[in-house]
Amino acid sequence: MAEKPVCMSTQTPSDEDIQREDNIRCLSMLGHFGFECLPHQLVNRSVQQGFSFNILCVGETGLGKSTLMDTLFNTNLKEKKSSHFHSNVELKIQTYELKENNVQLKLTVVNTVGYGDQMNKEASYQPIIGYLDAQFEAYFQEELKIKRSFVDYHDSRIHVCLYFISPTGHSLKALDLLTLKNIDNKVNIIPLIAKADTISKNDIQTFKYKIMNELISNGIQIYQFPTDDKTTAQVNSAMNEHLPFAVVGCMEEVKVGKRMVRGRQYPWGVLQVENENHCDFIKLRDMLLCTNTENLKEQTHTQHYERYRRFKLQKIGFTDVGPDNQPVSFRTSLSILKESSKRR
Ligand SMILES: Nc1nc2c(ncn2[C@@H]2O[C@H](COP(=O)(O)OP(=O)(O)OP(=O)(O)O)[C@@H](O)[C@H]2O)c(=O)[nH]1
Repeated sequence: MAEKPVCMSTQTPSDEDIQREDNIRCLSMLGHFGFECLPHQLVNRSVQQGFSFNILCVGETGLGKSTLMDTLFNTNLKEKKSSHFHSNVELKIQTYELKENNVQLKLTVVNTVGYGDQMNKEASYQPIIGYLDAQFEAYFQEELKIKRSFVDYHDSRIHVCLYFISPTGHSLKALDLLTLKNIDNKVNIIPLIAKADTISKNDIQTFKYKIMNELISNGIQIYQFPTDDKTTAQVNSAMNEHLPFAVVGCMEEVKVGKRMVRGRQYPWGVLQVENENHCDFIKLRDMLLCTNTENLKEQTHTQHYERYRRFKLQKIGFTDVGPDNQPVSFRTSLSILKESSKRR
């Protein structure tokens, strides 16, 4: 390994030290400590263990949810046609083991079947909330066990909700607003304009603008691509401006010039799915699978699950502070809890 001059410092620098930065002696390392290999250990372990990612697709019947999933993962995930003769929304959960080069991905796709087919709007969004909470609850119960087994635990918490908006060109429907309002504190939402090939380019821009205004005026929080990491800040902040993504799904290949491309053939030409001038499919795929997968998982754990866990523990009666507003230990919290349940 090459010897590099390093600035040796064992303490956190004070202001004075920083001022005297020019005077710090640079020493040449004779050997190497080896900790520069730490990232490789993480990479190797992650590749060996494989990755997992859970996607929830919410959208009215026939908006192209399954086709988009197939297009995203370039595989035929769809198994059999869903029946739509249900009085309630059903959730179809399918888990796939995918492999690209050496990387294994355990992908779970949860699809809403019959969403929007009900007269009663509550019947459309309640099963979605129920599912999201049930996955948090399963993880919470595992956490509470004395003997936990997170190594082989299948974490089914949803990392992202792709919300398919009907390409009306007008505005969001009442059901869209109602559902989004009820799930935005439980899951990361990425809104998509479905079947974007059915609206003109100009109309899409106006529609995107209207949707974003409606989301803001209704106080709905959608997932923002993070801009605090300088390696991805620029691309992520540009992508935030493109939301909601206008997507087109298609597995068929058509001939354009001398190349075969995935696209939809129309009498007036071909809409190419993987052409950024035609739709936002590439943007969605890059943001979801190349740039922000880990951030989506992290947000799920640190924000959405954390909120659920706090609510659950408070409901049971646990507290972090005593009656005098001072921090208390777990043991004290437990005795406060016992005392209050005795009094009841
Ligand atoms: N024009 C156009 N048609 C699409 C697009 N995506 C899918 N379709 C077509 O729309 C129809 C329904 O697509 P699906 O992917 O089955 O829709 P879905 O939302 O999964 O349907 P359900 O699971 O039954 O709710 C099929 O005929 C697709 O070929 C698209 O982006 N544009």
